[in-house]
Parts: sequence; structure tokens; C-alpha cells
Amino acid sequence: MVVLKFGGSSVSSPENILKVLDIVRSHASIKQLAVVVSAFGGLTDHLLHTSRLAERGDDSFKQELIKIEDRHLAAIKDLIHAKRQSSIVANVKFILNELEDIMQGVFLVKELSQKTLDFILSFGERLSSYIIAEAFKENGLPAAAVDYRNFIITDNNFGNARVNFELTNQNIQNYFAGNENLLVIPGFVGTTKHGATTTLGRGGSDYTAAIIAAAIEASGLEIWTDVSGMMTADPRRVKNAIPIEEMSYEEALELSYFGAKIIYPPTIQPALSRRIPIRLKNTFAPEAFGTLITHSPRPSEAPVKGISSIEQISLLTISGSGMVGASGIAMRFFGALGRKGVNVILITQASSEHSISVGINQKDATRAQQTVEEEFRLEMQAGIVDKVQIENNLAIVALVGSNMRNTPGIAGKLFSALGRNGINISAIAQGTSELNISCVIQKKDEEKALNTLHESFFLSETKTLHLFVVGTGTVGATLMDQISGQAANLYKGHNIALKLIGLSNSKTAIFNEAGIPLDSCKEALGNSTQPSTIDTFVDKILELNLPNAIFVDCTASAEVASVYNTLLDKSISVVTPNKIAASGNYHTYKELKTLAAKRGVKFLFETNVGAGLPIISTLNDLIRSGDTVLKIEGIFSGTMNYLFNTVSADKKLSTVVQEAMDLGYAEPDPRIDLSGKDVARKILILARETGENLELEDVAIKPFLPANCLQDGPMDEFWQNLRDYENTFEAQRAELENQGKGYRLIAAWEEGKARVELREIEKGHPFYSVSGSDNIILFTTERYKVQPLIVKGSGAGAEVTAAGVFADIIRIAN
Ligand SMILES: NC(=O)c1ccc[n+]([C@@H]2O[C@H](COP(=O)([O-])OP(=O)(O)OC[C@H]3O[C@@H](n4cnc5c(N)ncnc54)[C@H](O)[C@@H]3O)[C@@H](O)[C@H]2O)c1
Ligand SMILES: N[C@@H](CCO)C(=O)O
Repeated sequence: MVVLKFGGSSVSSPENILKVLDIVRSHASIKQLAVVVSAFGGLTDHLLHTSRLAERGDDSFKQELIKIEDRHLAAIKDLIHAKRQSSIVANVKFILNELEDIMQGVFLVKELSQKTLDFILSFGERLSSYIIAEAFKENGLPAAAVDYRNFIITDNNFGNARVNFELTNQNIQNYFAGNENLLVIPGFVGTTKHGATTTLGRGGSDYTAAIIAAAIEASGLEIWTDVSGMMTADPRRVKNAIPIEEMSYEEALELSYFGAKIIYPPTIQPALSRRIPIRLKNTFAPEAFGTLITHSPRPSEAPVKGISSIEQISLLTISGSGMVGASGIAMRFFGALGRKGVNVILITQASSEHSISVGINQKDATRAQQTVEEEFRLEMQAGIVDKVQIENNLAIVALVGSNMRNTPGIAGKLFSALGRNGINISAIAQGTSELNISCVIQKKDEEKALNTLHESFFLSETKTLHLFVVGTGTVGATLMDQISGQAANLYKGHNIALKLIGLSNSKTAIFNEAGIPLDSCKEALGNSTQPSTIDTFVDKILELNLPNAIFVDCTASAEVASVYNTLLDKSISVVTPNKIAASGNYHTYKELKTLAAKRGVKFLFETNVGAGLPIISTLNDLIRSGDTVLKIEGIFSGTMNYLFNTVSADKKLSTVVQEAMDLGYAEPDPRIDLSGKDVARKILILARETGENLELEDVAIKPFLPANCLQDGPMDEFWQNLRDYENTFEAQRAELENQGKGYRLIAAWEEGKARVELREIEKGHPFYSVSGSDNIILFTTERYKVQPLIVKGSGAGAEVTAAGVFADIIRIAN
């Protein structure tokens, strides 16, 4: 025999009942089946609501009863041929009249005992089992509905009755022995020895099915719901959750205790005790394998089977010097909680014995605190036990899997995945069975933790990065194009999934938690009317609280740079070509680096020097491998080099500056390049990376333009002043050219001093031949003393800079 159980969603409409019929029919030997059904989906709640109305003396309960009647009669009309309808309708009306009489009684006396409520709720399953059995018969199946009376016998603990297995098993065995039909059995309901109707509590229909399966020693128990088996995590919260094909009873119990609602743990106990295989199946996708729960599932490679969570948790902590070495404390503590019916979900105690913490349902927190304080009143007065601490708004996330046993590294991976994403762990528990590792975290981090852990343990092959990009100018727009063009390859070839979640310019922003389509993100931002500031953008990032979040700043804004601190502190990595932060005051630079290290995230700004050239990483490699940097020197400005290579008698300074801007080499304000400030920032950043504590003011700059070309003020004035000066400059430049020399803006750092200066470079010098907007950087070190290590190449421009930013993003994935 096989017992099938169909829950409320599977029998919520006539169409669904026909699906159930197909499933039953698809089984090889129908007479070897027993079918347990729940009430039509949502009906139990509807009955409860109607009862409460009646109890309150609200006569609108009558309208609700009419709706209940209509629903059942409509099902009969849809499922049963007209010829047979009248007798079935009459029977259903007869049952419903009884329901109405009881409701009327509740209405009149305005009283609803649990006993009466159980009786009222039983109508849901009584009606569904009768109508479904008739629908089966209608379709040629030899079905019969079981009269719930004298079937499952319970005590009189109404609402959550306990089963008398001796009488129940006898009844079930007798029923099955003398019956040739396909039995359709109402789940959830039972009867006392004296004939009063009871209900079996939450998950009651699963329980009915498991009791029957155990009593008749069925060869299988199939639980049919609306999901394709137990998933690796709750699919509503973890989009990438996948079904678990096989698992052990103990894994299923652990996962369901920890919130996987697909089966209610105590209900499977009878099946478990007889080792009856349980299959979880989807009525709406019967072809899906579902989950098979057995005593000895096929061994799987993965140490973790699933990740579960419980929300609305409070952590109650008792601590104090009087607890150390004192026996009986735990007994009194748990005794006090037990007497008040407080369910303890998780327990931790450090070996110092100084404190015990328990995770409990938040609704029990006040009661629990009072009872424990009452129990330890004297010790608290004596000051040897502290006031009981309660921390609310927490959640428990748990890794479950029997293969975790004796597998080193699981806890390490768990903690580092949570830590990297800024999720603080308030308490930890792991039994010696190593079947479950549980962590108490803030409720607001629950979804992030589930997704982080799911990615770490199930999708370790694929890493999803959530990007928040600010600035869609020269570099930002090109970065979007590059990511859009490369995302599919990164996913296929390198298991990196890039999701653009937020994009902003200085006026508006767009967000999409599922990912903004990359190929049209700039247009979407252009069409957006949602006003945005950097502060609202950051608020949204924090509110979304996504794992592996990266903030990419493609602006030149100090205001944007000022939010790095907040983001890094919340474990969000920062990638930027914006030099403001790394070249701002030393304290900020250091603080950001320290914060990133402390939070286990990255602050990457490789493109601050030499755009896409590997300058900062080369310097860091030299230092980390033990080399000593003696001198750094070179051409660091793409704009300035382009200028000195391009200005001629025919192309004056102002024309070439405009060209450098148009080519995307120059800073948004070209005076930053022309004044040498951009180069000063770069040499400063390199000096700092060597460990030097320098400020921008410490970099000596010899500007090559007169002060009036560099002062702040309207751009018109700047252009005018530049044009006024350009003939003078051209005369000097031509003179120098005649001498076989050229101008180069050189920056150098040596012996703790940094400088930027215009130099006259002779033909033949390595700096002379650096063409176009290229950069060249020479590192003279202990190991590269005779011949410096040289990095040379394109040092500015949208493509190379965006590529460098992109590389930093990928570095985080790796
Ligand atoms: N262009 C290069 O070759 C190069 C090379 C290395 C580094 N960088 C750096 O890259 C950054 C971007 O340079 P770019 O050439 O793309 O400049 P850009 O002026 O073309 O783009 C900057 C964008 O940021 C936007 N922006 C400014 N403030 C903002 C705010 N508060 N919120 C949102 N958006 C804001 C601007 O509207 C603009 O669209 C600069 O910091 C620059 O120093 C550029
Ligand atoms: N404006 C900068 C961009 C690269 O940092 C330059 O011209 O070098």
C-alpha cells in the first residue's frame, strides 16, 4: 500500500482536484492506495474567521456560511455529472446544515470553546473528502470516503489532540482489511473515545497520512504539495534554491524544525519509526522528481543539504560571576523556562560558564525574562547574577547536512562568508552530531545571510556580484558597455555573475533588485525621473542589504568619495577611478584601507594612477615580496603628455587642451591636469602605498602655466587666459624643439620627498619617446637598482580606464 496526502493547495479548486485524480490514476495499482486530503485550500481559515464572527455576535457569519456553501456546491457542479449531482448536493447540504446549526449556537451564546472550534473545523476535511471521493467515482475510480468517526482516536486535548495509537492502529487495520475501495480519508481530524471531534494541530493532514502509513506498514508515503520537494533554501527568499533529491529522516527533521515548512516535523515521526520512505511531490509538476526521504539516502558529495532559518527570535542571556562553577544553575534556568511553556530553540554556553544564552520565540521574550528573573531573584539581589538580557529582532540561520560530520572547514566557511558580508553573529550552536550549525543574527540580515550561505555552499562555482554604479560620464558609460559586452562570457567561462542593481548620475537613479538589463541601462537611467542624491543612493544600497555588494564610483566628486567610509563599514567593497579619497587627507586614506581590511572587503583604486596600467598592483607586489622601493619617477599624465606631443605652430595650446578633453583624457575640470594637481595626486598615492605619511601639500609642484590660467573661476575666463598665453608657450616650445628637446611633466618620489615639475627632456632620453597620451613609470628598488622596473602604456582615456575599473571588480570576485 502507498499513502498519498494532498494538501489544501492541491485541492483548492475543481481543476486542481482533476490534477489529483490524474496523479492517483497514474499509480500502477490504484487499490493499493489510500488518499488523505486536506480541506479545500483556505477553507480552514475561512471556517475559523466565520466562527470568530459568530462568537462576536456578528451576524455577517451567515454570509460567510453562504460563501462556504457556494464554494462546495460549485465544486460538485464542476466535478459531477448532472445526473448524480442532486443526491450529492443533498448530502453536502445536510452536512452544511449541521455546520450552520452549530454556528448559530455559537452566535447565540457568544462562546466558542476549543472543543466546538475543533468540531467546526472538521467540516472542511469532511466535505472535501466526501466530494473528492465522489469525483473519483465519477471518473471510474472505485473510491469510498472514510467516516472520520471511529478512525483516528485521540485524547480530548482539543486543538492539538494526542493520538491513541493502540485504538487508532486497530481501527485503521480493520478498515483496510475489509475494504476493497480506494479510500479517501479526511486529514487533520480525529475523535475521542466518547465520540467528540478533535483536531491534530498544525500539519495535521501530514500527520494523518503518516499515522495511516505506519499502521498499515505502507511501502511509501507521498506528500503532494505545490512545491517540487524540499529545496536547498526557501525559494521565496533564495531565488537560486534547488530541490534536494534525497535526504535522510534526520536531515528532513532538522530542516523542517528550522523553518522549511514543507513538512511539519512531528507528523513524519510515525513514518520514520517504520522507516517508510517519504516522497515530497508537486501536484502541479508531477513529473518533477521531488524529494525522497529515507533512512539511507544515496550518498552525496555536498556536506550541506540545506539552509534554513527561523525569524522572530529573541536571545535571552543570563550571566554573572555566581554562575561559574555552580551546579544546578542550568537546571533552574531551563526549569523556569519550561514551567512557563517557553520553547527553547537554541542554547549556547561558553566553557567559562559565565553566561548562558538561549534563542526563543520573540513572543515569549517578556514572559521568559520575568520567570528567569523571578527564579534568580535572590542571586540578583546579591549581585552574583546580572539582570537578564533580552535582545529582540533576531533570526537563526542553520546549515543542515549529515555529511558535515567530521568535515573540517564548514564552520570556517560559514563564518567567513557571513563576516565578509558584514553579518554579525550574536550566538552559535552546534550539537556534537554536527548535523546542524546554527547562528543567531539580526533579523534584517536574514535574507542576505541565506543568500550568502547558499552561494557559498551550493553555488560555490558561481559568484554573483551586485553592482551599484555612480557616474555615467566618460569612464562610467564605457564601463557599462564593457560589462554588458563581457557579462555572458564571465558567467560562462569564469562563473562570475555581474548584476547591476543600482545606477545613478548626479540627478537620477534607477534600481532593480533582479538586475538592471545592462544593454539598456544608460537609456533606462536617461528616462528615469526618480530624483537621487548620493545619500539617497547609499540609503537604498543599505536597505537592499545584498551580499557581495560593490560600489563603483566613476565620478570626480568629493561628495561621492565621502560615502566610502559608510559603505566599507557595512562590508560593501568600493572600486573607483576617482582619486579624491586616496589622495585626500592621509587619515582618511588610511582609515578607508583599515576599514576595508577590518570588514574583509576591498577598497580598490588601481586606475587612480596610470588608468588601466598595473602600477599600484606592481608597487604592492614589489613591497609585499620584500623589495625596498628607492625611487618612483615618471610621466603620469595622459593629458599633459598628449599636450606636449601635440602642440605645434599650427595647433595651439587651447586647441590641444580641448582635444584632450574630447578624447576623454582630461579631468572633468582640465585645470586639475594643467596645474599638475592630477599628477601630484598620483605620486602622492604611490608614495602612500609605500608606507609614506604624506599630504598633498607636501608634494612640491612647479606649474608651467601662469597663475591666471589655473585659478578657480568661470571656464570662459580660463579659456581666454589660456589663449592669451599660448603664443608665449609656443615660442618657448619651438625654441626647445630647435635644441632637440621637448617638455615633459615629470613626477618623482625619492627619500621621502615627492615633486612634480616641468622638465626639458633631450632626444634619446626614455621619457622623450613616450608618445601620445602614454604614461611611463620607473620603479627603482633594491632588486631593480641597475635597471628600473618600467611600466609603460596608454595612461588615460575611457576604454583603458574603464577596463582597469572592470578588472578591479573582477578582482573582488576572485
Ligand atoms: N578619463 C580618464 O582617462 C580617467 C583615468 C583615470 C581616472 N579617471 C577618473 O575617473 C573619474 C571619472 O572621470 P570621467 O572622465 O568619466 O569624468 P566625467 O566628467 O566624464 O564623468 C563623471 C560623471 O560623474 C557624474 N557625477 C558627478 N557628481 C556626481 C554625483 N554626486 N552623483 C552622481 N554622479 C555624479 C557627472 O555628472 C559625470 O557624468 C574621475 O574621478 C577621473 O579622475 C579618469
Ligand atoms: N586626467 C588624467 C586621467 C588619468 O588619470 C590624465 O590625463 O592622466
